[in-house]
Amino acid sequence: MLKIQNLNSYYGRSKALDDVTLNIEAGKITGIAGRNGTGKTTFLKTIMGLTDRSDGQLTLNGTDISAYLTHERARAGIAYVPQGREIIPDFSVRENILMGAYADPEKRIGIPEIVPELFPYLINNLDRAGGVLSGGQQQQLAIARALAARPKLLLLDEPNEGIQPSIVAEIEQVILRLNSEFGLTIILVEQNIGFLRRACAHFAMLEKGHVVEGGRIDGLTDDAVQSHMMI
Ligand SMILES: Nc1ncnc2c1ncn2[C@@H]1O[C@H](COP(=O)(O)OP(=O)(O)OP(=O)(O)O)[C@@H](O)[C@H]1O
Repeated sequence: MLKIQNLNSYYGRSKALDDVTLNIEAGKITGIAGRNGTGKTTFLKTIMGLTDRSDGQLTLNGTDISAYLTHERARAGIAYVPQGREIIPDFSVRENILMGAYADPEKRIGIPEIVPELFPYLINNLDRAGGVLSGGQQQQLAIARALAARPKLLLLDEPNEGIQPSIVAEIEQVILRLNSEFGLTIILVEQNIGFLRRACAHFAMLEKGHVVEGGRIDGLTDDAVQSHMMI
């Protein structure tokens, strides 16, 4: 679905992503792991066209999107749920969701059918301000906003970070359903190795912006986790 070839990304003069080549398979979840500051967020931002400068090739379902601007990548079917969620606090739940809909190439400015099914809380609280929601509810909202663009590929950056343990299982369930029931292809940045192993078909381990291990998830050994994730 997404072919990533020799991708580099820079902040000023420093290189944050170094020659990443990866094939993201359609209908599967690919996990991205690695220590803090190793380039996982930069990887997602570079796919979305949100970093200062990058080079290399991105091919989405046969179309070269390397030169596309962020909104063109969104229209091409890529949606991003950023770390920290970036909800607009003064906008209502409804308005936050509808913001995502502007990236739908068919301009369906509405709440997609999948949202009530996955997030009944949001549907029952459409007029509440986004800023008063709990961390877990805001994470639901960030995912709902991304879904309003009707994406084919969803980029999730540490969706369980800073969320109450009791809600983590719910968010994990949503991610699994998005993939298994709704067929979304997902790139998941995740530090929890247990969930990574349960959810993903493939993985890539980053170190200093470079892929140091990767492949099918059953090839993610305890040794690899020890060498590339433990401090
Ligand atoms: N806006 C920025 N300007 C300059 N350098 C940056 C910027 N954002 C990230 N970096 C640097 O790029 C490198 C990769 O950071 P990135 O946030 O992608 O890592 P990460 O693996 O997602 O980390 P974390 O697990 O802490 O979220 C780090 O050295 C970081 O300091």
